[in-house]
Amino acid sequence: MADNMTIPSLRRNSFSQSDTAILEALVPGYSLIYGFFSSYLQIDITGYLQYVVLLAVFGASLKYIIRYVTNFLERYFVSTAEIRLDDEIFNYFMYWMSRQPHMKSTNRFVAGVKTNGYWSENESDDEDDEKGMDELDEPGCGEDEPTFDEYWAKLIGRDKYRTLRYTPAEGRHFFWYRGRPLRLERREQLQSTRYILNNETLYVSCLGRDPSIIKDLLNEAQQSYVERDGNRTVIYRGQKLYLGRPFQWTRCMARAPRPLSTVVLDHEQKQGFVNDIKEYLHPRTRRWYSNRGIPYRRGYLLHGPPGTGKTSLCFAAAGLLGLKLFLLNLDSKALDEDNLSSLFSELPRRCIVLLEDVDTAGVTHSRGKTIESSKDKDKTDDSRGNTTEEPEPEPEEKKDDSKPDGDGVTLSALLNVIDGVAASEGRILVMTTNHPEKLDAALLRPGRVDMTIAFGYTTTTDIKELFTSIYTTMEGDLPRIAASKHTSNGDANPATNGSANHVHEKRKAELEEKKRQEEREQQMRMDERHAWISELATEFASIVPNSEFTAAEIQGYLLNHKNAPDDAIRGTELWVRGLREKKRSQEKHLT
Ligand SMILES: Nc1ncnc2c1ncn2[C@@H]1O[C@H](COP(=O)(O)OP(=O)(O)OP(=O)(O)O)[C@@H](O)[C@H]1O
Repeated sequence: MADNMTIPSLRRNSFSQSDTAILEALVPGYSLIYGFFSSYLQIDITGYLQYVVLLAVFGASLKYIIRYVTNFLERYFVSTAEIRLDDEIFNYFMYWMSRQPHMKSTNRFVAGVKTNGYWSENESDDEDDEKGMDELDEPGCGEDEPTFDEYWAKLIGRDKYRTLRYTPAEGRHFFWYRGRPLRLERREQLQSTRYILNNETLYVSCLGRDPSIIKDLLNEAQQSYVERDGNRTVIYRGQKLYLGRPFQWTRCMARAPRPLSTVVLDHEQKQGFVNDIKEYLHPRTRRWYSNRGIPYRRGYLLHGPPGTGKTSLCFAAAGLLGLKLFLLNLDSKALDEDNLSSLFSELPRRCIVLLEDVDTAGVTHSRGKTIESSKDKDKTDDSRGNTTEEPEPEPEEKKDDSKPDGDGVTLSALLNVIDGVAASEGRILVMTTNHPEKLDAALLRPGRVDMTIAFGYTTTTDIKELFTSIYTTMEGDLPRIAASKHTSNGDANPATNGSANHVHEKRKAELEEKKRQEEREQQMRMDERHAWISELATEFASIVPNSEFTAAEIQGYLLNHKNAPDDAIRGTELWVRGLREKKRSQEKHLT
């Protein structure tokens, strides 16, 4: 009997031991748990083992099941837009988001004085702050008007407190847009290098397979961002923001357009340049090019001494035609052929690309003819009214494709992006240089440079024009408060009964008459001033020597007498002597 009793218990024991050993290997600490339950609670947990295992398997797979179901739902029942940091739409969206009322109540947000990160590194939301300047009364001489010191104290006080902007923090956020719930996820991308900062992606999602609500939102965001620019000229610069990143077009600012009339240049040259661009942009021209299989590109070379208006003309043309301006300095050692071609491939269809001072980059020829004699150079500098449809061709064999010392852009790389097989079409390329004679003939050949404009020292006519454009009263120069103040005072006390209403109407009519009178007087003063400035301009132009100074030099002098043109005339002779002296000593220093 004892034997009968011992054998099964031994069997069970030996079974339990091997069972426990296996379970111990699978679940560390199993024997302890088993011991605890059997000794203290008299429970043999091996009977429940299958349930425990099932529960564990279910727990482990639950994560995957949830992920699978979520992925399935996201895939078939949710629409998502991905917005990457290196695209301008990132800024559109963030700008829009920061102005939404729900951003005031969110509890997880990024606070900053600007909403734009990567794309507008140099541009803050100051434009909005600038708008607020209109609310400050300008300093003036009237009794009600603040003095400059009072105005300045207010302005500086206000500038200390920049408007804080809030954008959603990393993670998920839910918000309503046009009655629909949307989800925004801001996700930071993990990077292996610490130099790549601030790399993130946004995901905007909506329920349903139709993403039109997201597209509407993004369109609205773009519209509000673009409207902020108004008619200003938006300038982008090709640069490398972080180590390890390729060159990118970075929006750096939006500036008020420069009127073409403020660029002093021979009228025909100026108009010829603008008309040529207009003709090129005409849809008929595009068709004409494509019908004949000619690559649709146009290039301009603006050359002349520093400070003669090359950049200004380009900027004015961009403003006039509402084109974006893309600036690139070829002199950067970090810029190589790949970067250059990827920059050109990212250009929008209609824009102006400005390559400034092309002669300073490694694209000048190092073989063939040496630099022309100084006689030739002088001829180039002085050649005004020398707009040509095609530059003088030089022999092609002068072309030198060799890489310059060190890194940087080679001539062949530049030629490839300008009109290689893969070169972008539709853009306007403007190159500026102080030394056209240093440029390789291959760079100047028609197709790459289709029009050349020579800028030179100011002629007597230019000097007169420059003087007039600086001192002529323009619309924005006039004090803007006088009339509006009177009107707003009149409106401030609306009448409450019939007779008071009549008095109010009478007062309003008087104020309007007064305003018209003021405007007439202002116009008369302006006409008188125009005539006076015109006389002074003739006098100034008779003192300043013809074709000796640049427009920048003359502008620099006149700006010192911004509010006193007669003072400028009195000091002109002395200034001319001083500048001549300075130039002579600089020349001596160079030789
Ligand atoms: N022809 C001009 N008409 C009006 N302003 C001019 C002219 N030339 C120069 N200026 C003034 O001089 C300054 C410099 O002009 P700008 O940058 O256009 O010269 P640039 O020829 O491009 O010089 P650089 O060769 O050094 O780049 C600007 O403030 C501009 O207003």
